[in-house]
Amino acid sequence: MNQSKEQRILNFVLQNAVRGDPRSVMDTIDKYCSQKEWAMNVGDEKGLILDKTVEELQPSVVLELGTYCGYSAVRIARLLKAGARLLTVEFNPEFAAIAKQIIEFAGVQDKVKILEGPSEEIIPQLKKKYEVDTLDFVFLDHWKDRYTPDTILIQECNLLRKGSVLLADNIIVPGAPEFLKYIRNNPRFQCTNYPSHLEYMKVEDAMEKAVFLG
Ligand SMILES: O=C(c1ccccc1)c1ccc(O)c(O)c1[N+](=O)[O-]
Ligand SMILES: [Mg+2]
Repeated sequence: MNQSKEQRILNFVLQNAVRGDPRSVMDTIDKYCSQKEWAMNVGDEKGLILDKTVEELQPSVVLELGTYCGYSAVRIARLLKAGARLLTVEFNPEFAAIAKQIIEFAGVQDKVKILEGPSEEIIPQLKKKYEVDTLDFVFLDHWKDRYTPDTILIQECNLLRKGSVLLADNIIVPGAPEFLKYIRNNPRFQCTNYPSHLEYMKVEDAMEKAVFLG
């Protein structure tokens, strides 16, 4: 049966990256997706914005919405301090299976837990089932029409604390206009825009950071 693009990405990592080396895994995925087949990883340029956000925040508990192949999970997990953890939510079981293998190959599996299912079902389970008190950092990179309802749901579940940071990918392409309107008009968030480019393309994109003010 024909392989999926995500399976081809995994194979390229297994054959070309260095096991246990997150940087090597990231660079190998970026090389494949810039030279062979485009894929919706956050990529190297926007990845630097993600890195800086994680490094500044030094979060203990991170939620990622939209695991895909695990590129950003590897990117985030490699920067987490001892004892910190990343919970990453993926709706698509094929993507989740690929991500599991890439995260394990990179050697960051002890910091990462993949939660398979719809974000709207998983978010209300975080406190009781996954022993989350509050989230220090949330990376939104899943279906763009879920950004707003899931941000509202996260607040309804009392998962944010004063200083919690949201970072949303793809503000311009594919775009999240409803989310941008919601978050920029919400007095409980302090927003900052980070212009960048769509991964592996000369197309303008941006990320939006929103700090919860309590
Ligand atoms: O929605 C798409 C998309 C739409 C159409 C075709 C391919 C991808 C997309 C594009 C770039 C992203 O960085 C990203 O996170 C996504 N996504 O699905 O979450
Ligand atoms: Mg994205």
